[in-house]
Amino acid sequence: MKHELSQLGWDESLASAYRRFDRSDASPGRVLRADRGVCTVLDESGVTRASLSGSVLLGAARDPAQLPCTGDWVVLRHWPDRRITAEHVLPRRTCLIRRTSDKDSTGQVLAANMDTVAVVEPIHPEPDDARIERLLALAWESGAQPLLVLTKADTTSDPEAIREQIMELAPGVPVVTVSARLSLGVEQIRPYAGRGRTLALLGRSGAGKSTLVNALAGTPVMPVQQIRDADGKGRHTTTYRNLVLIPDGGAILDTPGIRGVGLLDTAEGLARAFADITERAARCRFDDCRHETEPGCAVVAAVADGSLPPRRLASWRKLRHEIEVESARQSARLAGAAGHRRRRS
Ligand SMILES: Nc1nc2c(ncn2[C@@H]2O[C@H](COP(=O)(O)OP(=O)(O)OP(=O)(O)O)[C@@H](O)[C@H]2O)c(=O)[nH]1
Ligand SMILES: [Zn+2]
Repeated sequence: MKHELSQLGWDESLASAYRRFDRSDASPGRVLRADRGVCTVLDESGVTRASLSGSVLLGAARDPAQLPCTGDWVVLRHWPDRRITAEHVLPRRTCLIRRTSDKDSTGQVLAANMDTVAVVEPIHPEPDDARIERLLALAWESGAQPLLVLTKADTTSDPEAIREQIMELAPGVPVVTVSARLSLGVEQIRPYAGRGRTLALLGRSGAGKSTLVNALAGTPVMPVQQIRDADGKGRHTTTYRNLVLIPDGGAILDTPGIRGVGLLDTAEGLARAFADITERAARCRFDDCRHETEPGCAVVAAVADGSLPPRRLASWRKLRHEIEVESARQSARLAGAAGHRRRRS
């Protein structure tokens, strides 16, 4: 079976990044699923399983973010004994990183090279404003274009009214309502997973992500694939893939890992997710205004004159606090590591 990688977003710039690794026993492919030490990769000749090369493992030992993850473009090497290894990860354009509270972890890359990150939130039970705001900040932080999808629109009599309220939480982000059950609105999402494009879904368990994937992909999501095993014998499996190909379209990335809520650790995503506050902050008297009790604060003034909902400022403060705590913890960790090295030398 011949696969067209361009359907998955392979383009001139990826081809030029690949060129320096190109050789007769190499091929480019996209990671459909990454497991410990092995990844499932689609290349032009189909789906294969590749183990990680020594240099990939070495790089990952220094920085876990270098491990291949779902959505990565990798360089495969086909060995004479039919082994296949993933030798390099091509530079990522966008990525979602999970910061864990784990002491030594610098963050794990959960998904890469998505064009759009959709925050998926059900209309019923009532959408959780704080979760939407946090996930949108993570979506902005990834570098991809955010989208907000309100699911289960059939469970309420006036989804449009809810959409309008929620739009306030998502400045600059398209907000769509869908009902997979009634097949309403699903077509608005299709272009985001059109040819060459990758859409990632971010949302809590039960938000309706799988239902949406099935609605877009039709069933079966992917035909049973021939897996070329390490021993070279073909074998049929239907392993669950995290990157799902859309017939006549691109791909949807729905990995269990990115479903949960991660920690924010940079101010960049926050600033973009709260563009309504960022814009006003530019007019505060002090550059480093915290929008608390400073004189000449344009943000507090906007709350006072009713043009900014007070809960937006409250959510912004809460998330900023989280980022400050996290970055203080990271600097303490770095300082600790440096001290440790000094003692050893
Ligand atoms: N009424 C209604 N129910 C829906 C709709 N979409 C999904 N559901 C239901 O919501 C429940 C959760 O949907 P899933 O698609 O499994 O949610 P998920 O986000 O994939 O959840 P996890 O797999 O746990 O992450 C299921 O019982 C679905 O049938 C919808 O449009 N309308
Ligand atoms: Zn201010």
